[in-house]
Amino acid sequence: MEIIFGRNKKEHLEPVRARVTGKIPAWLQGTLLRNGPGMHTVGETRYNHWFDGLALLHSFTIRDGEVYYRSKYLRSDTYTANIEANRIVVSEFGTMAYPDPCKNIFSKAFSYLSHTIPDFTDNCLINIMRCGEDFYATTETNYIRKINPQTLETLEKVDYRKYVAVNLATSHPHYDAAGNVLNVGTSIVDKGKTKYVIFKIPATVPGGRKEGRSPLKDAEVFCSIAARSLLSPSYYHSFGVTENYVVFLEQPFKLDILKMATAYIRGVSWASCLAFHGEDKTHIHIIDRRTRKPVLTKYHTDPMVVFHHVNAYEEDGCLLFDVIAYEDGSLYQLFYLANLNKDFKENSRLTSVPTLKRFVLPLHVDKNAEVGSNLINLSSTTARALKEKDGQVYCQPELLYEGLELPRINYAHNGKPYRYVFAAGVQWSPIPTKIIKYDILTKSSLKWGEEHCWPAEPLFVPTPGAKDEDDGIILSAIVSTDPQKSPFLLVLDARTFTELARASVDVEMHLDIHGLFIPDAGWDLGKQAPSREAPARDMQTEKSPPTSSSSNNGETRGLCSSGSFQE
Ligand SMILES: CC1=C(/C=C/C(C)=C/C=C/C(C)=C/C=O)C(C)(C)CCC1
Ligand SMILES: [Fe+2]
Repeated sequence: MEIIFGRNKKEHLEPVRARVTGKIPAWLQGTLLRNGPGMHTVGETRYNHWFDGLALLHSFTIRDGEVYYRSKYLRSDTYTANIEANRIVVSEFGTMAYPDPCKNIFSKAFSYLSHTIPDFTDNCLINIMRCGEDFYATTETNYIRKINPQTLETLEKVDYRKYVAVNLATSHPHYDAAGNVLNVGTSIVDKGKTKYVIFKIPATVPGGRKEGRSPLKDAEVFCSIAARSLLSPSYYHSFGVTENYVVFLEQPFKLDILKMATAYIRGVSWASCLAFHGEDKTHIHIIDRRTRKPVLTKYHTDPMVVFHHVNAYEEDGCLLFDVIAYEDGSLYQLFYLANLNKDFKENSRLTSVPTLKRFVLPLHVDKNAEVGSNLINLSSTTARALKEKDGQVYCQPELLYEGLELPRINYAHNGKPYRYVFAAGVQWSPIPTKIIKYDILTKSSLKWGEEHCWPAEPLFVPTPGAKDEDDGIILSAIVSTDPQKSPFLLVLDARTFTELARASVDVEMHLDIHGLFIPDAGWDLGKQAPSREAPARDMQTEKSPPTSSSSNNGETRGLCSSGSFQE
């Protein structure tokens, strides 16, 4: 796995034409834009964890049956500071960085103190978010970076905290039909409270958006939920929506805020401040989108860890939601580069298999229902919800499918009844070896896989005017561990899972995490990024000059005076 996880990947700023075999449907015109870690060492220093790697954006532009590939490192402040210093100077999820080797005991103490109020990284490596006409690279901190989806150029750094009081936010927002964004973030010990904040970013504003005005300026808090504990809020990676409700899981996988505040001084990473509490329940919060208030019924289930919600919808007075669930929080442990690069087969064995589970919640609990009775009466599922003594509801999920992650759906069905889950198939390791189509109705599945091939998250693109949910294609970027085989963009018929085409690119491609498809806007492929950005360089040996937006004087972030982390 050294090829995939060990080496830093080069940028390809000029479009590289791919070798297409098979036939890409004529209607498929647009750009698949994806994000993921591409650089794992800077100078002599190396990151510990795969989620630490510097964000490398890449895109596949599909035009008239041809595919053009490009890639570019996100010029985050983090990237620039690291490249300038020729070593890692900004802390990431699994790596705590020490920017200025402290000269004496006083400056040492000062440096430690300033880190008790951490300012997180803007290395936005997880996903791409669309806000109206704007695109942002995202991670889970308070920073997002605007990008040019065509040239992959990095634009403004946006601090969520300027607009909504959140220190963390998911990289999996939801979109309504008008393109408005709904997301969840955590506000940590702000005015004596820790809350989960659901916020909305409108795609458009009355009178139109003024040039250069951030859509975030019009962000509003939709609802907030008090965390059960001030100093140990839940960690979460996504959430669910139906037409009328938001589903938020307060799971026993928690961030320890005191540990975070002392992490720098103790020389440990943010990752070490995350822990699974198997003795706790998972609390299921349901927010009514019409009243913007949590529903009064208290729902809970057994301890579990969920990273990805698949979909949710309402049926016959019930709320159904599907998630990929784990029995514990061990998943992130498997992504330490030491595990991935050495004895991969032994070190990255899943101890808890990611399982597609369906939960069904009664939206109205009959006061007269007997304690212990099952409140779910849907013929389509075996999921149960049991009434408890105190009026609470204990939910027992239906187990649908074992061994899948990175789920995607036909997004036209988001929040609505749906039938198909497209996902990456994982067997013994968290790195996918297959692409799966799971049919919830027939409980059957279709698979695509090839020797030495490691697929990325499969993305569904509907055929224009499609009526059937699976009328469309699946796109996935495939990397290979066979040096003879180039990476390729795979195009599958989403109905039959037969290969329609593959577009091989002679580059060393990184394994990415998430992304989106932008239907064609008729971009000029030859257009280059404005020259204020640094040209492509060999990342190992050369330094790039800073971008205009990155004047942090070699000082690091990790030290900010904003008070929302303070107690
Ligand atoms: C830097 C940082 C964080 C980063 C988390 C990351 C980078 C998570 C990535 C998750 C992925 C890629 C999941 C895929 O399913 C935290 C813990 C939120 C909080 C502290 C600062
Ligand atoms: Fe994710």
